[in-house]
Amino acid sequence: MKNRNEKTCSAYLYILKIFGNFCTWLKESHEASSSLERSLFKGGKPLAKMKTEIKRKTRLDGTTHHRKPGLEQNNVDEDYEMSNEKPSLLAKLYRSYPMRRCILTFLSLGLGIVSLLTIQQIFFPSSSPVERTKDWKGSTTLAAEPIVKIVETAAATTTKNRKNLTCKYSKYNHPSLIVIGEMKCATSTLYYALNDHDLFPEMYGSKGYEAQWYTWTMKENLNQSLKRIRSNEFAWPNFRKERWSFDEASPGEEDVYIRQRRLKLFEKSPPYVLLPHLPIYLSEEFVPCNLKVLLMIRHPIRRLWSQFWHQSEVKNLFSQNFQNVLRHSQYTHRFHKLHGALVTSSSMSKDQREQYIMDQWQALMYDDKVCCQLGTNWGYYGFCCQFDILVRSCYYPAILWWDRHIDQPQNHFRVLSYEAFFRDPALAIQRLRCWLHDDIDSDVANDKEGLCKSLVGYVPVKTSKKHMGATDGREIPQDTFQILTQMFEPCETLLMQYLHEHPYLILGQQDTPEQLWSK
Ligand SMILES: Nc1ncnc2c1ncn2[C@@H]1O[C@H](COP(=O)(O)OS(=O)(=O)O)[C@@H](OP(=O)(O)O)[C@H]1O
Repeated sequence: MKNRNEKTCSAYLYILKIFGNFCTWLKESHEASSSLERSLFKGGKPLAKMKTEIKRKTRLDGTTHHRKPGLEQNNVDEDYEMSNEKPSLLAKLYRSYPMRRCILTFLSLGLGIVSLLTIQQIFFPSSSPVERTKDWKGSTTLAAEPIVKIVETAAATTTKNRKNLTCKYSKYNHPSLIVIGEMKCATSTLYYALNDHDLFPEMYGSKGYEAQWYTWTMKENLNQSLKRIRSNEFAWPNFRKERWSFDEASPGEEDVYIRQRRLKLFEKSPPYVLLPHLPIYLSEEFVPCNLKVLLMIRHPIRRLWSQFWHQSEVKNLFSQNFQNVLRHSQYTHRFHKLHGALVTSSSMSKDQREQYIMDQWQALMYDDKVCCQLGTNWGYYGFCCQFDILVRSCYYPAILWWDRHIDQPQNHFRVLSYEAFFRDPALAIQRLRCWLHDDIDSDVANDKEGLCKSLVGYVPVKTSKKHMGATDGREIPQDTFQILTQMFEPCETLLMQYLHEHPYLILGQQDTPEQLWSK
């Protein structure tokens, strides 16, 4: 049995053989036609010899021979017969249809180019935009998708225009905070806390508890979405109209209502963290509009355990048990790619390593072809880690990406752990209030200091919705926990290291990175 490469090689050789035969055939017909041409116009003999013969004939006859047209042709045929050269079919064609000459030349050129390209394919295999190795275990790299190029181009354009920006929208008609994730890290509880006007007098959440405005931009395909994004279809005013409702405001008066009450609009949508283009798209808004981004995280294994139950029982996505799901190639494949990238990068310099990890993460986020059936079935495109319980628990690349793409992240980006939130909810809310209100204008009546003062006795309400407590008290088996801990080690080490280097990221800044997961 020939393998695929052998088959491809024999196909190429066959094409080359055909091309060789064609060249020989062309050469022969050219020679035949040249001799025919000589016969036609010079009687198959040198011109001087022909002239001498004519002169000789004239002398013998004593007359000047005026030939009629066509007579030469007869002589030529005679001469041709004498030279024993028979015109080939091609030569005849050639004589009757000179256009054929051009067609044949073009054909041979075309065939030549095709052959050259195939030779190049054999000896210098192309670097196609998407290259994947079959053996994922050995592979640590994932080549960038063309989609990534689009995002980079978008980034280059926005960065160019980023200087001296002013907020395109009314300050009060512009969301002040987006909670970008992560799934199963108590983001819903945080949403309800933020929307509690006793805790956050100005904050005003989007209707429903997840706006998902940018998630749905991914529905058709990323290219299409980016076009729509660039055409401003997803701009804040449209977003506000679609996802915020104000019962007390009369129709058409919403803007005035928001401005008068100095409302700070916010929303939470956990899939946003998986959209690498989002901070790039929002890049003109972080500083001028004081847009803030909050990411909630949780102990990686407890988070993925919760997501497993969420997807098994709430979404009915898994019919298998936890171990089988972990073994399922759809998840291990991705995770190994990410894990491989983290391990490989350890030998690189800091800058190189960070760039490499961001490239790999970005490619993974847009790689909808490797193992993204679930995502695509659900109508997502180019956003394929939505149901990936493992990859979503490796926070380091995502934090690195967002931190690097948010303007002035010291002011506009924070991370809050689930554990820190529940360890001391009042303290977490106080820190959040203080951070969110650090831009309050001097003429605003709100008491900034008061908002930053300690808040006693706040207890987060646990909502009754099933998906908000999917594990339902079930504990992860100890041996599985240990295996997973080992798997997540490189990611965790890099995360801790990064948080040490960028202490502003931890909300409140008083906690050390090691305290993130302590209950
Ligand atoms: N008040 C309170 N106390 C303790 N635990 C709480 C609380 N509120 C939410 N949770 C837990 O947070 C998990 C749900 O997170 P999310 O709201 O982010 O889920 S979702 O992504 O919106 O589906 C989910 O975790 P699991 O129970 O492990 O599944 C919830 O139980």
